[in-house]
Amino acid sequence: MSDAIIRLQDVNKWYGQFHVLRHVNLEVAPGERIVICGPSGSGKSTMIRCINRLEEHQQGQIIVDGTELTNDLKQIETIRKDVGMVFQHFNLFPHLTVLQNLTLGPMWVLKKSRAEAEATAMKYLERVRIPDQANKFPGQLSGGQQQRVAIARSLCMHPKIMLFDEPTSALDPEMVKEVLDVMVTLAEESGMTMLCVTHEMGFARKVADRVIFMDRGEIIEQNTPDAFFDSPQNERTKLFLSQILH
Ligand SMILES: Nc1ncnc2c1ncn2[C@@H]1O[C@H](COP(=O)(O)OP(=O)(O)OP(=O)(O)O)[C@@H](O)[C@H]1O
Repeated sequence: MSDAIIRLQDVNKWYGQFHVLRHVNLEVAPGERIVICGPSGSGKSTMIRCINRLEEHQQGQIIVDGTELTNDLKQIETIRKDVGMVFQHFNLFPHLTVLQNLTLGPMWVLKKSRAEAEATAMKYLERVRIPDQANKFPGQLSGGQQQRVAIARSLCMHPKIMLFDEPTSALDPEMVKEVLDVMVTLAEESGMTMLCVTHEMGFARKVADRVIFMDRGEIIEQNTPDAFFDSPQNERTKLFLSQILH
């Protein structure tokens, strides 16, 4: 795939003696939507955190939007602008209002005026369906609303790529759907490249172009959602799916 927006080539990473990413190869096309699943501890978070340099790989190459990731600080700044991330825990600033959380990056990193940053923030709060919460503090919102603020905050930076690390797993069950609905709309309307670590298989079937299964630091199997769920090939994939789908 010559026009890949993300390319991992034989990527290896260790935490001390522990080989957490083993010879990972992955190419992601612009606009592609990928769901990553696998058992706890299989390296899913580590892999996506390497893509925005929250974690550093030790061997191999990671190329994002044509640039190989290194330790260059300027480059890391650019990567963080281009690659938005939504975490399991929302990581909002509790002492800032929703609007202030959303305007911080655009004003200080993108050097936008307050008026422009606020207009963008309101646009994305509409997109995540909570424009009426702009002046509240995160602690006054439900978990689902806070996660939608976190998604809007990433969008305000106009990223080329969005990474989601188990965005619904810290939410009460009744809040999961509202966040997934926002993500589905985002996937369908934005054309943005998305990588999402999740076990929400309904979401995967609905929006993913490709589902990737990781186990023990390796990509074991990948396929279109229908082929992946309906006829998994690898025994480890089958076992994993039998555990999460029943
Ligand atoms: N900073 C760290 N230092 C040492 N070990 C770590 C560190 N971060 C993660 N690990 C270990 O690396 C392994 C992979 O972690 P990672 O979070 O990438 O897995 P995961 O597949 O995302 O798991 P989960 O679904 O539980 O979040 C785990 O065994 C974890 O304990």
